[in-house]
Amino acid sequence: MIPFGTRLRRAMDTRGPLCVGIDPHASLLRDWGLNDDVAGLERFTRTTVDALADRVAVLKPQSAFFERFGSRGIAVLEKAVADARSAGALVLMDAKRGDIGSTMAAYASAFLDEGSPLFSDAVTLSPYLGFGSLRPALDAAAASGAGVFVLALTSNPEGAEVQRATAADGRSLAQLMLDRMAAENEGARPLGSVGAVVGATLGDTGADLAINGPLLAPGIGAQGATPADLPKVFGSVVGNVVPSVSRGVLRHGPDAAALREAAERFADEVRAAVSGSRDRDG
Ligand SMILES: O=c1ccn([C@@H]2O[C@H](COP(=O)(O)O)[C@@H](O)[C@H]2O)c(=O)[nH]1
Repeated sequence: MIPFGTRLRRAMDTRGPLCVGIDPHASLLRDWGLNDDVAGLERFTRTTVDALADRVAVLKPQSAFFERFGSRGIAVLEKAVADARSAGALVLMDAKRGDIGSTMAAYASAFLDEGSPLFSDAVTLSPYLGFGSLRPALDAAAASGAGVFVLALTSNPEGAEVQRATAADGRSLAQLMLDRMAAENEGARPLGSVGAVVGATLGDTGADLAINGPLLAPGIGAQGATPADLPKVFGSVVGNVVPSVSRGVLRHGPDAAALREAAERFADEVRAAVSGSRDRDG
């Protein structure tokens, strides 16, 4: 079993680091000429997976947009996960789960047990019930070769009031979480399987992001960040960044070629930003 961090590094090296989010907003369904119903959801999701799963490193379905259709929406999500994985993309389930440990074990079983219909290569988690409450998910991920991405500094402006608050020892809560992630990833090569979520919208965070794990950077496109912002946010660890775009790509659908071109444009901009910062830093 190859750990998620190793598989992700390989995918980033061969396909480029871009993650495209599958976020079937009602407004996007309408723009694509689809109804805001399960048939529209199914068509939107299938088109996106067919267009992109054979080329981008990571596809990130946003669970909320599927959950809103109940069990039939979840069935669409299950098929998307299976189809995307069999076309070679890593699937990051954006579910942002976090709960007391005993309930966390059930979430871990849903997303990180290989036998589960929603088994994904990785899942997003919220650590704000305490990093330790994530232990069942960390253990389940390690057992199945999957990964987790833990919220640290989110792309939305409201996140700061919690994440920048000062813990008892003087660190910010976000830094406390990042340090716990670094401890989980200690010694892992080439990359640990415990990633952090750090918004591309944030500018210089002042945080130590050297967690020896991947850094998911949402906020590019519709939220206003661009690939050119990445070096400022991530500095010397920009090579571990998985930049994530949802609406910025999806608004070009439903034409598959246009979706691919949009993803390719973002990928080119990311390459230029990352290699430019390497040239500058030597
Ligand atoms: O800090 C975070 C964490 C997660 N997200 C999610 O990423 C996408 C962003 O969509 P865009 O259309 O590219 O704005 C969405 O699913 C969010 O829930 C985030 O934006 N920020």
